[in-house]
Amino acid sequence: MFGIWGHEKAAEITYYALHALQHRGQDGAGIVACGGEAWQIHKDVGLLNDVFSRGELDRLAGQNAIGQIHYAINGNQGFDNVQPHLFQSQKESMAIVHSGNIMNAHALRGELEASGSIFQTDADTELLAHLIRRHGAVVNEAAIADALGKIIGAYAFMLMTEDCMYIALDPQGIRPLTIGRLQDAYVVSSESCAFDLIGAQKIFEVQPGDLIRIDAAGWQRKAVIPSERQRLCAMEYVYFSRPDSDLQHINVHAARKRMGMQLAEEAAVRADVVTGVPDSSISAAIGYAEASHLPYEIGLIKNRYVGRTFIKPSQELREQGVKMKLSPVKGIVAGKRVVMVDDSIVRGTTSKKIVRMLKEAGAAEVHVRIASPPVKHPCYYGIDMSTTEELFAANHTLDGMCEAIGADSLAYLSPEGLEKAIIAAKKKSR
Ligand SMILES: O=P(O)(O)OC[C@H]1O[C@H](OP(=O)(O)OP(=O)(O)O)[C@H](O)[C@@H]1O
Ligand SMILES: NC(=O)CC[C@H](N)C(=O)O
Ligand SMILES: [Mg+2]
Repeated sequence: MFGIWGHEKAAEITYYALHALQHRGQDGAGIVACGGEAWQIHKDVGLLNDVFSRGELDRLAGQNAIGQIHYAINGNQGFDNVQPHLFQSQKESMAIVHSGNIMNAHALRGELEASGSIFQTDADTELLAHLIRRHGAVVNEAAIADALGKIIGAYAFMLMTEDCMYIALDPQGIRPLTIGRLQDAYVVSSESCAFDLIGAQKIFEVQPGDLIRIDAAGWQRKAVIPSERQRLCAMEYVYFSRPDSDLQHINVHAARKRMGMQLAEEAAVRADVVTGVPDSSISAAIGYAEASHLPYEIGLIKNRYVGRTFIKPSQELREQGVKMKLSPVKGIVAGKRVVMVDDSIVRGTTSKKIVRMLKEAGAAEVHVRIASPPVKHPCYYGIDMSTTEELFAANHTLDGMCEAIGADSLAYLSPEGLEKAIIAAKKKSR
């Protein structure tokens, strides 16, 4: 998600910034802009470029805007759930974008419906608007703080009214959120790579429990929810974020490279070449190759016109996606003992297919090395893996997984190794 306060090209800049955030979702995109009392919104299902044309951007007038790339989780696909959500009313309108997942959404919705609320979407995000409105027609810190106090789960929220923008992060700071400056305007982004694209300077990362207000006078921080120790999602480092982003002053590429180096220490194997699985494991594969003194090769290529597989909303689309996306480079892998480094195995969709591809291309051996620990438990914090049944490592032993993907050996990075790799990268990149 991205927001900008106080720039004459607010919608256009939001569009460029969302481009840099496309990897965070592929199910929809939207921008709402506001100037004075006038609100304009455009959103639809699909990739950002399919949703927006020049004409739509020109129509989104106003000096303030928020936008979102939609990643459908818990099956909430479809137009209605694409953000931003705009709530217009006589006294004060508001637009909301949200990254994360509200775990007590079902219970809260039940209570609100019992007392008269009528919801327009399946999205948990809409709850925030209803909870705030319980306080009256005007949005203020007290109303937001009270609403946030009822929400359990992961949330990075941006909320825009005619007068100001509010930014809130959950007490554990599970999803990343950064504030920066672009000339006289303030900008807010899930990841710092969007700032680099638009030429903005990062000011600070939003802290757990923060509620920040941005308006014509500047920004003000109010810690409204008791914060806990920050627990930024490790999957942000492993898979989700872009390698050129920094999270908590840690460059994502540097962290991933360290994960690969650590993995080489923990799970060495006699081999001829190391290959990554484009895109997300390239950094870890480079680290593995460097630490094990093996050549790094491009043993798999990715069709650049096919998006990410894991974040697709159905298993059928994910299976189809892997086949269309990755192909082995026969000249590189034929007759070789290949170490294939991937960043993660979640459902096993990717590894099941590509080990076979490499073998069919003539690889003598395929050793799979995973630069993060086995995913054995579901996630309720904004990544679409909410059932134990769908998780490969929850339903197989290590040997069982190795056999099911057809590899000659399989090893994962240890949880301690993952932590060490991230923290070591922090020291290095400072
Ligand atoms: O075990 P699975 O359920 O297949 O999930 C894990 C795989 O999915 C992701 O890749 P994805 O294709 O989404 O994106 P990428 O191009 O960024 O690697 C991840 O990088 C793994 O390769
Ligand atoms: N991708 C996400 O972070 C999901 C945001 C929000 N919970 C939704 O369902 O739309
Ligand atoms: Mg991948």
